[in-house]
Formats: sequence, C-alpha cells, structure tokens
Amino acid sequence: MMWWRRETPEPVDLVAPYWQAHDSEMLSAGLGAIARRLPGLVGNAIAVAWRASRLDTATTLGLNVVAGFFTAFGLLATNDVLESLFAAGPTEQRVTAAIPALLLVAGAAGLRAGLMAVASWAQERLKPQVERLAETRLFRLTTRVELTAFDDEEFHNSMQRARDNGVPDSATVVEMTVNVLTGAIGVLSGAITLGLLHPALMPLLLVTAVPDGWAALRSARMRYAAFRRISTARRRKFMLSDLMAERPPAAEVRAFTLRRFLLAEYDRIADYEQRIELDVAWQRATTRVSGDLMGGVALGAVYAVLGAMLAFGLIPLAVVGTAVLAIRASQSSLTSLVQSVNKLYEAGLYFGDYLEFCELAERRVPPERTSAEPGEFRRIAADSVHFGYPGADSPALSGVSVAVERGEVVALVGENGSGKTTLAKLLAGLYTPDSGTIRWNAADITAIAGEVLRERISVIAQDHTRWPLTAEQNIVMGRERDDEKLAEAARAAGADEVVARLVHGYDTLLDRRFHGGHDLSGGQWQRIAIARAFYRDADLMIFDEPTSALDPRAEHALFERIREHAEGRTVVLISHRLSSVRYADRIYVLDRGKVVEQGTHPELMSLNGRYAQLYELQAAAYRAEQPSSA
Ligand SMILES: Nc1ncnc2c1ncn2[C@@H]1O[C@H](COP(=O)(O)OP(=O)(O)OP(=O)(O)O)[C@@H](O)[C@H]1O
Repeated sequence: MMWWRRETPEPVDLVAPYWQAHDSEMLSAGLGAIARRLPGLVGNAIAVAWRASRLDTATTLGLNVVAGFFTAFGLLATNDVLESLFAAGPTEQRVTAAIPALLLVAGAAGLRAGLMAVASWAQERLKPQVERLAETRLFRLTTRVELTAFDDEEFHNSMQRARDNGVPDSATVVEMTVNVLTGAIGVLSGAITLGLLHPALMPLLLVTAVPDGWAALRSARMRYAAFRRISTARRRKFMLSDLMAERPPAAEVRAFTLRRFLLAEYDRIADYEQRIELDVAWQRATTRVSGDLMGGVALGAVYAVLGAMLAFGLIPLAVVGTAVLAIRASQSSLTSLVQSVNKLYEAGLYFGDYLEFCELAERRVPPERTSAEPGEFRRIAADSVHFGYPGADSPALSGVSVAVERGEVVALVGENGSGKTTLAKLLAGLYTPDSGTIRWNAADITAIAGEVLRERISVIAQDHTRWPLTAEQNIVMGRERDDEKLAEAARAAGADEVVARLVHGYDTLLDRRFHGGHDLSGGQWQRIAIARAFYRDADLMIFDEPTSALDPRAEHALFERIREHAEGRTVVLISHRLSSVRYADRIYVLDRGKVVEQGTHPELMSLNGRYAQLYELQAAAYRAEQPSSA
C-alpha cells in the first residue's frame, strides 16, 4: 500500500453510534434502491413544502419548469443563429440575418436567468419554513407525550435521531427535491433540443453523461463515507470544545489540572479527522481525474460521431454547433442531478426517521380526557399501586397504598431507591400506575384531564430545573404576575432575601452565559424553587427533598411554614432528615417499593422498627457531634 493511500484506522471510541443508523444502508444502496425510493420521497417532500408555504412551493417548482422551457427555446434559437451565420453569402448579410435569432437567444437567456433567480429565492425562503414546521411538530409532541416515554430508551433514541438529523434533513429533502427537478428539467430540455435537431443525437447525450455521472456519484459517496467516519470524532470534538470553553466545567478544568489532558485529547481527535479528510481529498481528486479522462474520451467519441454525421451530410454544421452546446449544458445539469439524487436519498432516510418518530410519539400522547372539574380537594389516595419503569428489571412500586387528607402534612421516608420520588410522581399524575388506582376525592385521576389535575398540584422535584429565565419567571412560571402573591411566596421560601441581593431584583436573568446574567448558589436556587411551589397556590404541594441544600435557618423557617400550613394546604414531604418529618401528621416508610411502616413519629418510634432505627442512627450522629450536650 502506498503511503498516500494508507487507510486511517478507526479509534474504538470514535466508531459510529446510533444516530448514524442509516449510514451503511446509504453507502451500500444501489441505483435500483434509490430509484425505487425516489418517487415516494419526492411526493413526501412536496407535501411538506406545500404545507409550509403554498406560494413558495408553487413558485419554485413552476418557475423551474418554465426556465427549462426557455433553456430549450434558447438552444433552438442558437441553432437558428448558427444556421444564419454558416449560410452562404457575404458576412454582413449573414450577421444581419442572424440578429433576430440572436435577440431571441439573449431574451431567452435573460428571462431564464430572471426566472431562476426568483425560483431560487423562493427555494431559499422555503427552507427555514419547512424546518420550522418540522421542528414545531416535534416539540408539540415532545411536550405532550406521557412522561414515561422519556424513560424509554427506544423512544429516546428515536427522538434524538429525529431532532439531530430528521429536522434539519426535512429542509434538505425539500431542497434536494427541487434540485433534482431542476437538474432533470435541465437534462430533459437538452435532450429534447437534441431530439428536435436530429433524433440520432439524443443517445449521444447519454454517452457523455455516463462518465460524469459516475464520477459525481462516486465522489459524493466518498464525501459521505468520510463524513460518516468523521462525524463521531466531530461530536467528540464539540464535546471537548464545550469542556474547554464553557462555563460550568471551567472551574474543574483548572482544579483537576485537566488542561493538558483535554488539549491532548483534542489533538488526537483533530489528527484523526484531518487524516481522513486528506485521504478523501486524494480519493476524490483521483476520481475526478478518472471521470474527466473518461468524459474527455466520451466527448471525443461524440465529436467524432458528429463529424462523421456532418461528413455524410446527415446534419448541417449549425446543428453540430448547437448539439455541442446542448451537450455541455446538459452535462452540468446532470452532474447536479446525480449529486442531488444521492443527497435526497440520504436525507430521505433521516427524514423517514423523523416521520417514524412523529408516529411513535402520536401513539404515546395520552388520550384527551374531558372529565369535569375534580372538585374541591378533600383527599388523595393510592390504592395497591404497582409501577415499573420501562425496561427496568424490577418494579419501583409494588402494591403501595397511602392516603393524604386535606390539610395534612404526610411524609414519605426510606432509603435511597425505595420508591419515594416515584410515588410522589404518581400522586402528581405524572406517571400512570400499571395497576391499582390513585383517587382524587372519589375520582380515579386517570379519568381527570392531565392539565386540570396539574393545575391543582405543585411538585418541587429533587432535581428541579434551574430555568435560564429571570428570577420572577423562575417563580411565576408562565402564570400571570401578582405582586402580592409573589412577595408572599418569596417570603415564605426565603427567596425574598435572595432576590434582594440581585442587582436587577426580580428582573435579573439567572443564567451567567448571557449579558447581565447572574448565578445562584445551590441553596439559593432551592429557595427559588420552593417559592415556585408556594406561588402556584395549589391544593396539594409535593416537596421532594426541599431542604437538601438549605442552611439550617432557612430549613427551620420552611418547616415552620409547612407546619403552620395556615391556608389549609396539603403537603406531601419527602426527606431524609427525619428530624424534619417528625411533626408530620403521618409518616410512610418505604422499602424496596413497598410501604413497610406507617404512623405518627411517636407511633413509629414505639414500633421500634426501621423508622426507629434510622431515626436513632441520625440522632446518634448528632449527639456524637455535640460533646457539650452529652
Ligand atoms: N427514570 C427511571 N427509570 C428507571 N428506573 C428508575 C427511574 N427512576 C428511578 N428508577 C428506579 O426506581 C427505583 C425507585 O426510585 P426513586 O427515585 O423513586 O427512589 P427514591 O426513594 O426517591 O430514592 P432517593 O432517596 O435516592 O431519592 C430505584 O430502584 C431506581 O433505580
């Protein structure tokens, strides 16, 4: 093997992942497969484009067809010009005779250029509209599907593929369809012109077309194959560039002295990428040269045939001149046609993924429920609830029954992974039980419209989102601003102190990556999240580990507030700090997805079971830390 043809080996961490699912299919697809799929793809693309903008679709397609007509017309007029010029007689007379046809050639060329300019403008306008349409449909679905879909690996992968490739390729499919049609019209108008001049000329176009077409297809495949091999490396490079140039890891990059390691890793990947690019540059150059050589031979043969036809008086000299022009014009249309077909097929595979995802997601949208209002809250209860996450080996909850009465504070405790968060999410109607029921008063919550139910419940998740919005938006969360309620919610959560320290108060953007943005500490974020729960003014508030990042004073204040539950609010509280749940009206102890104990703090202590053990463990740790009180 020559040094310049040495194959670059593929590092194991840079092999193609799931989002390149169709790449090998693309590389091995023969012309037959492409031809079979093409009509469907073109139909699909036109339908999408039509939905995005009828005017732009009609303009692009219509004007391309008319422009094709002017190409043919221009070539035929050129033939007239040549006929006049090659006719017998004095030069001046021949030139004068050619002028009308010459004006027609110029007119046709001008009109064609104008039409193509408008057509390509419409095509450019179409692209963002198609992409937006596809993306909006995707987000409409991703925000409506049931929450478990996000725990389902298959759904996730399908969604990622649709987002990463499907959405951008929706625009590519439309763009390439237009290019295919433009190319086809270009080739067709050349072929028709030749046919009109002399039927025997048409096959000549094919002879010159084959080498060019072959080189264009092969070169496109090579570029694609290289892109495929590089794309994982590129993603890793993007990841590394994020690690080296983004804010969140900046501190750790320094603290762990990672700079040299990251730069070396970057070099390794960039080297690999560069080697592949050089490989493919060489391969494409040789293909181009071979194509040009074969094209030259084919063109020579065509010229020889044209010369012979001229010599035998089968065609006049003017037709030979026009035929040469028509063949040259068609060749460039053909090259772009072949490349566009190739790209259309590729983009079509990914666009197919997008359509498939949309179908999958439609199936996972919970059915519209049209129940009446669930009524004034009196109690919520889970009865023998079983629930397993998709693909999980064991259920997260098995036969759990709990009840929360209006105005109560009910605590869920248990070790990591015992099912507390899962139960809270089921009570909030975010997941649906596999079996058993959850009732809001007497109504099964699966019969209550999801939005209606969620308006009545507020959940502050353990891993609550730090929304990159203003402080106010972080609390109000899309609802209407009510100054009094906002101040009250912030005060109750201790978020008022946090906001008071911000330069722009409630209008401060809580994201350092933007101008004027500010970041908060973990505990400050938690106070904002708690204020969010209070602001919602819901019947049922679910707090999952609300105080894990709070300082003791803020924690104490929050529990005071929860204990008061002055407005008769009902609270489900998950906490590992048992000292904070001891005042709850009822405590459920979970273990491996089951309720193993329940009662008030004194009841559970006298039971001397798991709760008492855990409580003693924590209390002992505190006692050990306070020698003076011993
Ligand atoms: N999205 C998920 N997909 C699959 N399994 C999950 C998922 N979330 C939780 N689990 C599993 O379900 C079980 C219950 O988890 P859950 O989060 O409800 O526990 P938890 O009691 O809240 O734990 P912690 O105290 O650590 O917050 C665990 O075994 C966990 O591994």
